[in-house]
Order: sequence, then structure tokens, then C-alpha cells
Amino acid sequence: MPDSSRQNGLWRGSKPLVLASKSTARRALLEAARLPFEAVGVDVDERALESDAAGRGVDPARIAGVLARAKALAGSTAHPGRLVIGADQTLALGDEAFHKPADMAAARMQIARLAGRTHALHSAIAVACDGAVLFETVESAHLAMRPLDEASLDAYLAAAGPAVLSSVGGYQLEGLGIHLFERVEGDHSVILGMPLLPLLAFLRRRGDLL
Ligand SMILES: Nc1nc2c(ncn2[C@H]2C[C@H](O)[C@@H](COP(=O)(O)OP(=O)(O)OP(=O)(O)O)O2)c(=O)[nH]1
Repeated sequence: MPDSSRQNGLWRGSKPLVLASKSTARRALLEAARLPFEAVGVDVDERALESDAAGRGVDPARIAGVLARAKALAGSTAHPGRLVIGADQTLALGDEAFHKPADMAAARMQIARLAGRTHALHSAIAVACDGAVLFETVESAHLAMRPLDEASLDAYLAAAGPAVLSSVGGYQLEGLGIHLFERVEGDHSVILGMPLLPLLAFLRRRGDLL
């Protein structure tokens, strides 16, 4: 049993969780909760799944659920007998979906679009084992970004740097991103990309967690 579970004292599962994610934010959330896990990559064509779902009129919140489910299932067949967590986050400004900016210019354009408006972050998780989804949920947060003039936008981007490219909204709320907002409604873990509270409740129901 890995050290973290002994230190934790709350974990009762027989094996560490598998997190099918490259997200540093998601790994940090599980580490902070002291849940033993292994992070793995999965081969899922997210863009194809997303454009297919969007083409069928699936809304951004449910798209996050589709992608989280696909990642969890892909991970569960690659890691038999393990509880595999898949997660995904979408950002919606009205009907418009946003993605992680490709470069700093795209980040600037995206944040300029979000400034002075309230956008939604939809974060989904799915837990699968041996090709079956055992739990899934999507939770949302709503963030009111303050109006930003050119100078404020430039100053933020210069200070935050390329880290803005690793987040769907171009910000890390727990870091410099906090300077962009005037009101935030929603669970912190949902904003960072993975609804932790329902995951912990699921693990407790299974007896994997005290
Ligand atoms: N640290 C931090 N990360 C954030 C924040 N808001 C969004 N994110 C991150 C969490 C996710 O890594 C990313 C959302 O993109 P995705 O859901 O596509 O996940 P990503 O491609 O990073 O990893 P994955 O698909 O799980 O392998 O944005 C924030 O406020 N702080």
C-alpha cells in the first residue's frame, strides 16, 4: 500500500485509484485529499467526441459528461480490476463553448471575450471499473469576470505567463486568476476541473473511504 494511504488513514480501498488525466490540477486535488492514485494517459479522441456531441446539439455540461465517461471507460479497460476516474471540463459563455487557448494571443482574445460577463464552468467525473461506469456526475460553477481594459489584460497575461494555456478559461483561480473576478459561485474543486465532494461521497458509500 503506498505511503500516502498509510499517512491518510481515511482510505480503505484495496488498490490505489487510477486517474485517467494529464491535468496537474486534478492530480493536485486528489493529492491534497490524500487519496492514493496513479495518473495514467488514455487514448480518447476528445475533439472528435466533442464535435460529434456538439453537432447533435448536446449542451456543454453534458459534453463534459460524455468526455469524462469516455476517459474513465478507456482507462478501465486498460487497467482491469481498478477504479478509474475520468474527468472533463467545458467552459460556456452563453451558447459559446471555449477551450484551452492554443497560445498567448488566443488566451488574450478569450479573456477579452469573458471580461465583464459571467461564464459557466461545467466539470464532470465518471468512475468506471472493467468497462462499466459505476458513478458519474456533472457540476457547474458560475464566474463573473470584471471588465478589463487593455492595460489590465496585458498586465495579467504578462504576470501569469504560459500557465494560462493549461486552463480552459485562461486562468488559475487559486493563483493570479483571482484578480480577474468580482464574484465566483460554485465549489472550488469544480472550478479546478473535478467535482471532489460527490466523488468522496461515492467512495464512502462503497466503503473505500471512512
Ligand atoms: N489550476 C487550475 N486549473 C484549472 C482551472 N480552471 C480550469 N483548470 C484546468 C483543469 C483542467 O486541467 C483543464 C480543463 O481542461 P480538460 O478538462 O480538457 O482537462 P485536461 O486536458 O487538462 O486534462 P485531461 O483531459 O483530464 O487529461 O483546465 C483553475 O482555476 N485552476
